[in-house]
Amino acid sequence: MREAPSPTRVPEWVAADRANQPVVHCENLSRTYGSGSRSVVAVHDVSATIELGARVALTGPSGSGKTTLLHLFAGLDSATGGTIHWPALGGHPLAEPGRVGMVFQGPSLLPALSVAENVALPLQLAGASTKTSLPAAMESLRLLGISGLATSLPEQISGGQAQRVAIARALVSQPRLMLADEPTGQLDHATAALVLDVLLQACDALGAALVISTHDPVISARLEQRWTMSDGVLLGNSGTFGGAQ
Ligand SMILES: Nc1ncnc2c1ncn2[C@@H]1O[C@H](COP(=O)(O)OP(=O)(O)OP(=O)(O)O)[C@@H](O)[C@H]1O
Repeated sequence: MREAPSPTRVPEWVAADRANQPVVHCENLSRTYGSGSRSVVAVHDVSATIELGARVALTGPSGSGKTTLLHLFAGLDSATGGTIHWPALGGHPLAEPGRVGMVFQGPSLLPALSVAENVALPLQLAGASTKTSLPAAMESLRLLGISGLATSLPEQISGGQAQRVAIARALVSQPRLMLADEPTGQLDHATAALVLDVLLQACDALGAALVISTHDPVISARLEQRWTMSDGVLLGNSGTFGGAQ
């Protein structure tokens, strides 16, 4: 029988931090790969603000720039044009490690580490001890309904389970900006709905912004804002995408 996800506890610092602060703000953001005649403009002239509490679905055809934009929002990639900053994160994600949670497209677990160790990793990289990071990892696995996988190695679990572990890892440090690149692409409809429930519930409790890239209309219909990318351009009026708090 499927293990039911448990309700998220609201951390104490959240209540004081619920204002509609911009978590990421960019102006005329661009990312071009390569140079000269072989260059590819993956993101072109994107201006937008995402506030704490926002719920955004990022849609668009394959190759339209969704992954590139998410990586720019995460601070994992550098823009080749325009500006980006993270007002609610001390200016840049690295100023407060762990305040951005990222679920990558495709497998991203370290094969030599157990599921629980993979989930604890972001906390340990930010300086937490095993004594505090492993219980937090277990709590995060419990939220996703997969605490029974804690001691498994990535090679022993299914692709869908691995995706849920990746989501548990992204939630473990209680991010204020949660970015998920097609997090439900490998999941059946029931599991996809459950995973989205957990993401929404966790981001509600954390007061975090959530941006999900998805090709699934059922997923995007459940988010308040829908952005569409086409050839690197964010269609419609760029602007503020905030949470209703
Ligand atoms: N590292 C890279 N080097 C060169 N070109 C790249 C690189 N990463 C992405 N691109 C190109 O940038 C464009 C946007 O790619 P991106 O992965 O952001 O699109 P996407 O909308 O996320 O696609 P998908 O839905 O298939 O994941 C594509 O033309 C892609 O080939």
